[in-house]
Amino acid sequence: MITMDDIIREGHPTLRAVAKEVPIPPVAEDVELGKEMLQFLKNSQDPEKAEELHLRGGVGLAAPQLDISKRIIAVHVPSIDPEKPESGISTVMYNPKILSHSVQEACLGEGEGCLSVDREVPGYVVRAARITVSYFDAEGEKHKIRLKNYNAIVVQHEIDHINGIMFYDHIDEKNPLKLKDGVLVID
Ligand SMILES: Cc1nc(NNC(=O)[C@H](CC2CCCC2)CN(O)CO)c(F)c(N2CCN3CCOC[C@@H]3C2)n1
Ligand code: NI
Repeated sequence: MITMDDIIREGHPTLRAVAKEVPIPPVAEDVELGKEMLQFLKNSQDPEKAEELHLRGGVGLAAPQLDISKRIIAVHVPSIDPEKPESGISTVMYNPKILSHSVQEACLGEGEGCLSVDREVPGYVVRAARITVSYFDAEGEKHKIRLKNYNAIVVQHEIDHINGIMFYDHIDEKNPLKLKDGVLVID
């Protein structure tokens, strides 16, 4: 079972490496890893389990954060609107790839954090508001999905990790809270 002890922290070189593609269909080891990554996220969002296992809350996780330099990410974003259960996303993506993205940009109003970063880094992380992502699932099936707003932000944060990019790389140091016109602020 994955716990915080398995998550490497900033300064560890694996967080800055470009991760390798995995064979498709994913081998048993990579399927198991994906399941454990998704379970970690679910545990981290369960008050009892998070408390018991001392987990920080997470909606996404990338294999490099476990010192595994493979292009595997997991996302577990609960739907904010109970009427629209499909508005959440819960899946493991193998070799995810952003095929296209909107010109329109967006950011989380509260900025971003990272389970591999043990400090607050204030500032807006401006990303594409909508993305089209292709990925393979645990069975090796290819998917092509369009994501927007919160789901799009989370997946971009995770895909950044498999490319060695940290969220604060996107923050304007001179003026972290500067917002260009037209950037959608997501709360
Ligand atoms: C936005 C948010 N970021 C949380 N943490 N950071 C993370 O997930 C990092 C990845 C996210 C940082 C910004 C975009 C992606 C982890 N990362 O570093 C992976 O690369 C949260 F925990 C969280 N939520 C809201 C939903 N809530 C449902 C109930 O349970 C608690 C949960 C808390 N929202
Ligand atoms: Ni992160």
